[in-house]
Amino acid sequence: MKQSSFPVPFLHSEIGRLESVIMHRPGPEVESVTPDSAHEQLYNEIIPLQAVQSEYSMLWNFMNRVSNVLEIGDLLTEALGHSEAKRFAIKAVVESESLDGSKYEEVTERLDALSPGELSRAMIQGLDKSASSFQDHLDTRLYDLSPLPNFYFMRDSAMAYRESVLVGGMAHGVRRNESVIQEVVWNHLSDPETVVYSGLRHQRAWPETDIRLEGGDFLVADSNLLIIGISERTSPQAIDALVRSVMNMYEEPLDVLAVNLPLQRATIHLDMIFTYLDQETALVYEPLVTGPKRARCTHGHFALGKEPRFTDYQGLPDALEALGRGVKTVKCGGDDIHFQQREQWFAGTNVFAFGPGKIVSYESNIATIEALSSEGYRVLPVSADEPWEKLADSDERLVVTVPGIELARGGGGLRCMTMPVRRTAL
Ligand SMILES: NC(=[NH2+])NCCC[C@H](N)C(=O)O
Repeated sequence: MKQSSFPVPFLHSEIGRLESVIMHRPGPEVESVTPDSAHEQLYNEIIPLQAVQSEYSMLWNFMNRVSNVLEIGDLLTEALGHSEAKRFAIKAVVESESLDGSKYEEVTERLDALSPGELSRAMIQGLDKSASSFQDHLDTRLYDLSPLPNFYFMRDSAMAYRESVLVGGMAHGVRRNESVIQEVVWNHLSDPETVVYSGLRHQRAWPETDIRLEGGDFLVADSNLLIIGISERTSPQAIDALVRSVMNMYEEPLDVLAVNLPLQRATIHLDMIFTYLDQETALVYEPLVTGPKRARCTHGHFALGKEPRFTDYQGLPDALEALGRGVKTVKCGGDDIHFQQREQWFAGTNVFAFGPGKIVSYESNIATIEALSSEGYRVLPVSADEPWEKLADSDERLVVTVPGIELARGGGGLRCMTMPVRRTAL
């Protein structure tokens, strides 16, 4: 059922003026991470909740000034008010836990007894283990339903594209239920045809096939040009399936540039080495984008009723050039390789554009901010008392800097934390 307050996706670029964005305030789920589990839970380090929340609220308040921000937990609560959504959600999340027979029943019943708001919280923050038997009591698991500490990286589990949404197929089990939540929200709050592709559904239908797709690898250069990372998180099979769905839906030619990322922690997603600042300029991690060891890129051209055509390029900039979409690059970390490496690790490339030439960046990536400033960007700390609404609509190039030492320890940056749903056409 369509709700009037729920935004209809409209996204034809990475940089159009932001109208609506979905985000998630980090909550107690962050505290489920321990030194021993951090690696498996995809964190670089454990993070203190209060510190991360105070950093995050600076970002949230700013985003709220320049756009309409929606909290996914609230959307989930609203969706779970539909009994069909509740049934699907409980079944899907409990299935991800691999519980044995009686435990499965028990957890299902516990979740079923919750109100939509409580269930929404349990799906994000986890549900403590009940200890009603010897087996439970002695089990070292802490939760009957695992929390989602990576959910504040809202980018990865769903992607808006044109008038549609693509639900991610998460590469790691610890993030699987994030895409369950997206599926519940989009299927119950938006028009039924909005979800054009669901990685989650593919994964459930073909558990043996390697179908992984995360939003950090998905860039919308324009309506008919996608740039997608093939990475630790996204597989070629998923890209093929996505292309088929998009072609079916829009019946227009489509160009896809697939960038082959090295399978390493620092470059889990494409947006850790390449993000758009405006239509002609990109912020890049030089060694992997323009340097001698640049990531290879394959251009796939798809047209209805024709065989696809594939062309290989040495790197993404060459492929963009060949398409008449060449970009000028600004270097994350400036000219010094040492700072390039340090700031790339600190998600320096991972900035978020809230309009053309208007970005949000972590304040600690000083060399990157300097590089932007020499490109004519005015640097403004988020704490400044500025008329943000007006500035967002001005022609000025801006970099708004936010504190993020703790946020970054979760393994991502500003682009990772935002899921834009509507941007104005360029
Ligand atoms: N779009 C991104 N780069 N997201 C970063 C996600 C970080 C998260 N801890 C993970 O490893 O999955």
